[in-house]
Amino acid sequence: MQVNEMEIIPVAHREPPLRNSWGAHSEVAARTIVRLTTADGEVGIGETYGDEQVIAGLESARSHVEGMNPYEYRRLRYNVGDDMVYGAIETALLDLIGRIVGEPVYNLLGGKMRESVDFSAYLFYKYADSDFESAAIAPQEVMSPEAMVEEAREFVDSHGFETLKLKGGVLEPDQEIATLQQLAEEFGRDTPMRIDPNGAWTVGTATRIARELRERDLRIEFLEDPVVSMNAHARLKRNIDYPIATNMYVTEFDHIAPAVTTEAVDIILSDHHYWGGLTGNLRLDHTARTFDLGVGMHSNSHLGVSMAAMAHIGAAMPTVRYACDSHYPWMAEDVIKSPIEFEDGAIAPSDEPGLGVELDEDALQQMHKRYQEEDVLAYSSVDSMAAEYADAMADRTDWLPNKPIW
Ligand SMILES: O=C([O-])C(=O)C[C@H](O)[C@@H](O)C(=O)[O-]
Repeated sequence: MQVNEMEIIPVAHREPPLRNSWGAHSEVAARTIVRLTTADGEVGIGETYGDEQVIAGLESARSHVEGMNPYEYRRLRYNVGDDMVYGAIETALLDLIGRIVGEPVYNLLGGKMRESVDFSAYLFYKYADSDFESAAIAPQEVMSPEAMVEEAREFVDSHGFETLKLKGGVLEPDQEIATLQQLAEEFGRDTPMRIDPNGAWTVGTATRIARELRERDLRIEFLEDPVVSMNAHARLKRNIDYPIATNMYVTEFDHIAPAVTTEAVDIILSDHHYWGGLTGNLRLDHTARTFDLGVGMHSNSHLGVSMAAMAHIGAAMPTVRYACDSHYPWMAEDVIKSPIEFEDGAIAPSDEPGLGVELDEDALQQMHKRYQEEDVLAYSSVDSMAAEYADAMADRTDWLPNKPIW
């Protein structure tokens, strides 16, 4: 058994202008689909980021992949140094092996620890979609607490989410506290919530916010990346009693030792795209348990192949204690034949062999063509941010050049 061909297929997908502390997502963004084919015509697929470096990394891994025995992926891990490149190929290899042996990927990872994986409603402030008609959800502008409550209502009613994640670092911190307050009033004070300003607050601001949230008695599960570095999180943790989660400062195994010794974080947000694939995530889960750290799951804009992989690994990791993140509800188009549905805010991994999803060849080719024809950003643009804050930045010398620090 050997892999004969590795196809690297960059695709451009449309997405809404979601806001974060750097700017707004560009309305066309890139992902990469990896398709492996064996001499017998068996196929395995994976999905990853669409950055040029990832594509170049995949290209340079080609000589290790074409001709390899798909079962020997551990050796590949050492031949391909980059975790993100390896992760995409490993996902495709596990899909391939699953199809060959007739087992779902979760069984190749040691079996399910849970029948389905809970996801949170991933709420973004956003600009109005220019493609209002075909938007998947909430096409209108959402730049106030009231508008956010409407967006959250649409999310919860259409997908059944029970946990709310608010992407913060966009409005003034007091406005974001007001948003959490209004969400709690709308959905009940017991609704688990998190806020993630992607490091846009100072330790002082984050301390004040944490105290205020406590006084308001909101059910905040954790603060996610509230401040700007590992050390800043360690300082913040001396002031507050909320757990801190991160997907920004602990993103590889080498970061775990400093995170533990400085006591900077409580929860690592895993991601099979950059923690060395699905098996890398199992290693992360084990390591986190060793240090009594919690595990959740981070997301970035992604399509259905990644959604399927997230459901398999989310079901197989013993330690996942928190509802996982996914941008999938925001995506108005996909490369797979039958888009995956959330049921009561959760996704059960497919019991079909492999990941259990099939590429829609027409959609794939159309999105690939768009990638070739349009000037596609890998993921998000900071332009709108710089313009929006230009005046304020002139007065605030403590702001980063393209990002506010409140
Ligand atoms: O928590 C997260 O999902 C992230 O920090 C990564 C994403 O890139 C998020 O910031 C986004 O999509 O704007």
